[in-house]
Amino acid sequence: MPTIGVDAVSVSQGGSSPTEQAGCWGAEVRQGAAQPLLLVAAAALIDIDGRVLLAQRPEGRSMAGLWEFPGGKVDTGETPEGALVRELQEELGIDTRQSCLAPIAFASHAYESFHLLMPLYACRTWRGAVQPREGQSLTWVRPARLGDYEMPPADAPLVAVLRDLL
Ligand SMILES: Nc1nc2c([nH]c(=O)n2[C@@H]2O[C@H](COP(=O)(O)OP(=O)(O)OP(=O)(O)O)[C@@H](O)[C@H]2O)c(=O)[nH]1
Repeated sequence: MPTIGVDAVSVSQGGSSPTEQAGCWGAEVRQGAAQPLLLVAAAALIDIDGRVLLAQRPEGRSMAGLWEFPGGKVDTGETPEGALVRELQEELGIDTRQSCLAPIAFASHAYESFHLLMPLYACRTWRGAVQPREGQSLTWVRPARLGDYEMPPADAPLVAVLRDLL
């Protein structure tokens, strides 16, 4: 049986093929030491019409004005799912359960001062009416229109996944 040696592998990885001149290869921008890891759990709340809830980051916070998926930092001693159930109650006044959260994607993004790791869960079942409990603006968006909303850079791959999935 033929074997693939180290030389063969390095030839295929070392050259500058047309596929390496674009796409993921060209997009690699941030090098160097990793920043502290920040774990954030986020939810794509999906209503009966298949629309996704976005929240606008209020004035005075980092990235104010950008639209994001509801959620927040996972505190010490919390699971991502537990943190998300808590955040959805605090931010939107709704109750959901860990068993109603289906993991669909994650963001891994290098910001200037931290590296964000953010699992995204789909959630279609909750109790209560969604309310902006923290002064944020809320909007329900059809997946095809998510691109119309300016979101944090970490969210771009998540939007693509949601468009494909929903
Ligand atoms: N909830 C949420 N956070 C996101 C998204 N995308 C993204 O980059 N983040 C970042 O993840 C962090 C979320 O933490 P948080 O919601 O508890 O942040 P915060 O406003 O309380 O604190 P901060 O003002 O220090 O950032 C923020 O730095 C936020 O910018 C997203 O879609 N949803």
